[in-house]
Amino acid sequence: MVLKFDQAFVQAVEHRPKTAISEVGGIPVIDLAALDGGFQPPEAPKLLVAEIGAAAKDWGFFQVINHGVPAKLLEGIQSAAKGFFALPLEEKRRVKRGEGNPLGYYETEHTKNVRDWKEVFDLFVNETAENSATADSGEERTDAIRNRWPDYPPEFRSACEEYAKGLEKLAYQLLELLSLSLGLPANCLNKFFNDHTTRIRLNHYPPCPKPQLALGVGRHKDGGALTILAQDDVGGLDVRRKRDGEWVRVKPIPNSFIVNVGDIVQVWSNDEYESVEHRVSVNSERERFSIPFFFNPAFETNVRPLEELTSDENPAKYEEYNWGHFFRARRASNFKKMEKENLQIYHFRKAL
Ligand SMILES: O=C(O)CCC(=O)C(=O)O
Ligand SMILES: [Fe+2]
Repeated sequence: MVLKFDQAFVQAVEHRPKTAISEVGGIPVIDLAALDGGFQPPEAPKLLVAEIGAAAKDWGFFQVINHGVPAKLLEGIQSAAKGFFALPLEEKRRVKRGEGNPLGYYETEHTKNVRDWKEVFDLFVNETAENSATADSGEERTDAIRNRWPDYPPEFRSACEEYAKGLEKLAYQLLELLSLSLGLPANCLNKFFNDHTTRIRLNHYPPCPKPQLALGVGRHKDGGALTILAQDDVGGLDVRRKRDGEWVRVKPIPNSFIVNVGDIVQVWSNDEYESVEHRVSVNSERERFSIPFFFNPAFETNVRPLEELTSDENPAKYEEYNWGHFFRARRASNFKKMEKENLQIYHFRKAL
């Protein structure tokens, strides 16, 4: 067994999951069939745009069905993830994340200083994005950031790369729909993503002997622009419902993706859309797999409320910050236990 339960996994009493978490009254389900695999910007279905806008505003989360990503891409990466995590620990550690290269296998991540009951594998969709940005900035690096590919399962790399291509297409469609829902031209945000720093994570949550004390991932908000998550049929993702602050479980729907807006969209939209807290509950019987695709802008992107969305009546609520620096600071803080809280967007909130 990779994980052995000890004190490091124990959540403070107020953050432990309740035994029964409701799936009722959960996040909206949005049918993307009307897109038919793509759309010409002026013709984007108005109803769909309105639905997405309402979900982003009221929930920060929604589920999409009929999204056009072929089922075989998802099956391919799911089976690659299963095969990889089933390897002996020594094998997985051959592709272990290190201080210099944050990609690869990792089983000791902490969220808010409590260890998560999970093991992960991280890869970059565009491997060169961070390296070239760093080279341009003249910053010193000892180690290049590279995807680490395990030898087994043999199809692991191709399954991840094909999945990445399929998801990239969906990510741009969602980004364009979100722009439209904010009253902006469809491609208004695309320019930030030319050298995008998108990361795919494979999550494995083994059965946990004390699911009432620990979490698979502690409560957190995603720091990037958009997250598109595939989960299996086990369930465990809990979302904080904005309306009343209650935790609600996201019901697994076969062949769907869960989408949430991250901190960057919150800042771009000047709080019109909110990046919402979520966490993962675990259980003692079944292992769970999930695959988030963190769609993130280019390393050098300076993030601030979009000019088109601010005015004298609605002034910018955030100072500008650099995504690359934010991303690095966050990464360093989940690498080990820290005394201090990690970097959050509210640190850039203006006193208005
Ligand atoms: O496994 C999940 O359902 C969610 C994981 C998550 O929130 C994350 O990795 O940021
Ligand atoms: Fe998350």
